[in-house]
Amino acid sequence: MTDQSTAPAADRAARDLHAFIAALPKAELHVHHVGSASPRIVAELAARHPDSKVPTDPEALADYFTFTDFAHFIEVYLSVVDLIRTPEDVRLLTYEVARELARQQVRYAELTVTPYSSTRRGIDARAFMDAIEDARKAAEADFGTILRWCFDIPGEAGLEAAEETVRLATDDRLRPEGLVSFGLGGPEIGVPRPQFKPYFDRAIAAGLRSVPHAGETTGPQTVWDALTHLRAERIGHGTSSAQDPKLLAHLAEHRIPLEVCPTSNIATRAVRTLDEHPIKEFAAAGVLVTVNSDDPPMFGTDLNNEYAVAARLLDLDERGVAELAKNAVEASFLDAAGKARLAEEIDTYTARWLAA
Ligand SMILES: O=C(O)c1cccc(C(=O)CC[C@H]2O[C@@H](n3cnc4c(=O)[nH]cnc43)[C@H](O)[C@@H]2O)c1
Ligand SMILES: [Zn+2]
Repeated sequence: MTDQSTAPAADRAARDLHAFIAALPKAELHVHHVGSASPRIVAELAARHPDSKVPTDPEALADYFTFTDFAHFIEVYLSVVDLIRTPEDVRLLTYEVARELARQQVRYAELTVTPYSSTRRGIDARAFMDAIEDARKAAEADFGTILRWCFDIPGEAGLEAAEETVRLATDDRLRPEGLVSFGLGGPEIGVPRPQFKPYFDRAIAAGLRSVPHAGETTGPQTVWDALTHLRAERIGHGTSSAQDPKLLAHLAEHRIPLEVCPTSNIATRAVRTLDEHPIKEFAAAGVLVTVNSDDPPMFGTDLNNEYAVAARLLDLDERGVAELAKNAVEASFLDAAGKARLAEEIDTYTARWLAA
């Protein structure tokens, strides 16, 4: 172990920044429900359903979660989806994901849930909604973390999936209280965004906010399509926006945030290395950048690590990291009072840290 007193100042500063990030109150805007299943949760679900091919040993699981490309990632992702077979599985996963978010001082999270994947595997829609809502309320009471839902269409599953997702999101008898937004996930290649316009129109008419993935694995035109056809209010990833200066200017001018997930982009090989990640270009263009974890255990990361990565790439100190955390509050779908409370908590924490 390195002696603290002789460690170079830069190492000490990095350690201090990590400690600052770990206890910083945060909001997470782009994190997937199934993609957040920790090795412990995967092991517990696999023990419930021993016919699954998902390994439970942590070392084998780390290998299993090494992806050759985005298509391979989705294949593995769906094998974990197959572990979630009962409303009790859904409740366990949701509650444990909230516990992990709380451990990282996440006060507010918009969790992307794909109800179609569960209902088509035979889970009753009413029981699914009850399970996530029960876990949401218990998590808020037990951990103090507020969860909200984004229901996303798994785009590759086509218009049948879109129809089912919008039905579940807008039927007054089913729609959960915690639902705030409507998304679109899965592969982008061969899945044009404009075809989903009627479904987003219905979700938006029902009061949901539009947050599709776009520009993760395809070019900037997909982001334009998400803005134009799906009326996106935030963009999931938006990585390829960096290739189009006009698009960057548009995102900056209209304060359309990007949900940036740096490690995810490396793990799925959408970007070659962290040093080549376009987060710097986004910030330089004045785009509202938020930092998120996407599918943290699958990508060997967590939100705290994503903040540390962003701090390094953007050369941020504690104040800069606090501003990044406040970007997520601003870009969130919290109400004005909730935003003010969380921003104030971040400011108070930062002032105390810097005064200590
Ligand atoms: O559930 C099914 O039966 C099914 C059938 C066909 C296709 C699909 C999907 O494509 C599911 C994709 C699933 O992936 C989630 N996800 C997680 N992380 C990401 C990401 O970084 N980029 C895009 N999608 C992601 C997404 O929520 C979808 O549910 C499913
Ligand atoms: Zn995602």
